[in-house]
Amino acid sequence: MSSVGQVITCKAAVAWEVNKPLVIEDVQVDPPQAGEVRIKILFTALCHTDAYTWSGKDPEGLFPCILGHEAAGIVESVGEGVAEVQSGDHVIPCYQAECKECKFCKSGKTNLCGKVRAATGVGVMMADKKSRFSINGKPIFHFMGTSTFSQYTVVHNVSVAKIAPNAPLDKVCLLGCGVPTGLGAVWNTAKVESGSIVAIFGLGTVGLAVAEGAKTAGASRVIGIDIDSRKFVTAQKFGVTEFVNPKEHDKPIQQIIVDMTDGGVDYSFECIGNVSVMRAALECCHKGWGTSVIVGVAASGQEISTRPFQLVTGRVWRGTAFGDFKSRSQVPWLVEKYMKKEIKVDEYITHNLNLAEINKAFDLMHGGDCLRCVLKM
Ligand SMILES: NC(=O)C1=CN([C@@H]2O[C@H](COP(=O)(O)OP(=O)(O)OC[C@H]3O[C@@H](n4cnc5c(N)ncnc54)[C@H](O)[C@@H]3O)[C@@H](O)[C@H]2O)C=CC1
Ligand SMILES: N[C@@H](CCC(=O)N[C@@H](CSC=O)C(=O)NCC(=O)O)C(=O)O
Ligand SMILES: [Zn+2]
Ligand SMILES: [Zn+2]
Repeated sequence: MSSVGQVITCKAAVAWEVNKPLVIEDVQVDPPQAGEVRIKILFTALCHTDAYTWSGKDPEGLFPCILGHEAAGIVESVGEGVAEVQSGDHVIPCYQAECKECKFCKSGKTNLCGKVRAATGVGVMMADKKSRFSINGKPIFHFMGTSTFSQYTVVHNVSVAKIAPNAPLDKVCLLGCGVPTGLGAVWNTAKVESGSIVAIFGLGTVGLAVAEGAKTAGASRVIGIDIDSRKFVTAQKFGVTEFVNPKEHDKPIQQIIVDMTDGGVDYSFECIGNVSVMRAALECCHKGWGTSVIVGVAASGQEISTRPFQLVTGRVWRGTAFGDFKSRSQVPWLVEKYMKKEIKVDEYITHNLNLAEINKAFDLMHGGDCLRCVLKM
């Protein structure tokens, strides 16, 4: 029997409370309303931002909720007026929407979209400001407009990228967040030129994708900085040419990098979410032109600081969301690049588990040996 127009009951990992283990529950998923798409999620990866919200540090965190935002699946059904995708299409849900109509989308200056952000920030859908998830009548909040830790999810039509049907969903799910963020931070946000010296703080998936982006942009030196020296072995495969562990030095890390580079780097990237490191990343940039890009997400209440003189003397401080990629337009292009072997994806996948093992997957993520763990739904 067709599920179109019906409530679907399926398995989902529910975050009932801050930091309490996720619970696999039978969740009711309502049919999509006008402008909405219901997706059968086949594979989802875990991103550190899921752990960040689960930890209670996200000012937008709401509980109970269904986390997850790096996934791939197949459209099960669409609501009234949805023309962008249809049942059977292979898709990647996009936490950063792209409506192509709002002030942001039309500005040509940003990949941020204003169409549904107010609703996704408070865990509901735009149409009626309600959730499509419930357990025996109790609503469960959405997360980042994606909620991919569920076998079925409902997203806005402006938050879904249609991709090539032959792309392996167990791999390209990673193109929903971490890998594009790192590549785009280099290609779109910083626009690193050939010959540049680059410093990357934090060599997790995002930092390694920055390294890959820097290598393809022709950077002459890519300096990786991490407090875990084991990271260097893997990082070399992604383009890191030199490694520094701040724990092995007495001087501030910015001074070490400035001394190594005749005055500082051309570009630096903070891929941790630590506001002290953000300062170091800015201050290791070359006077006159060095640009530092904040990629990491810092906890609620945290603030960045530096002497204004750092900016007066020409350093530039910037940030990036999803690597400044326009999601619906450019995620399919990234999938094509992966299919042509022009960008890495498989190399970031260190573990594969099932949805039922999601708590183990989070433990692995905190362990240091894991880049991305892909869950089969
Ligand atoms: N702006 C955006 O659009 C996005 C931001 N993010 C954020 O990017 C950050 C990185 O994500 P992942 O790579 O998945 O995280 P990760 O936890 O895998 O990597 C962080 C790395 O930083 C290292 N590290 C920790 N403290 C350090 C310190 N004080 N100095 C040097 N290295 C240190 C760790 O050893 C680890 O290798 C997170 O904050 C995440 O929330 C993730 C995706 C998109
Ligand atoms: N709710 C969080 C927002 C944290 C944040 O900056 N998120 C990134 C994506 S992180 C992905 O893994 C982002 O793109 N932000 C732009 C946006 O529109 O949310 C908080 O308030 O800290
Ligand atoms: Zn993410
Ligand atoms: Zn828009």
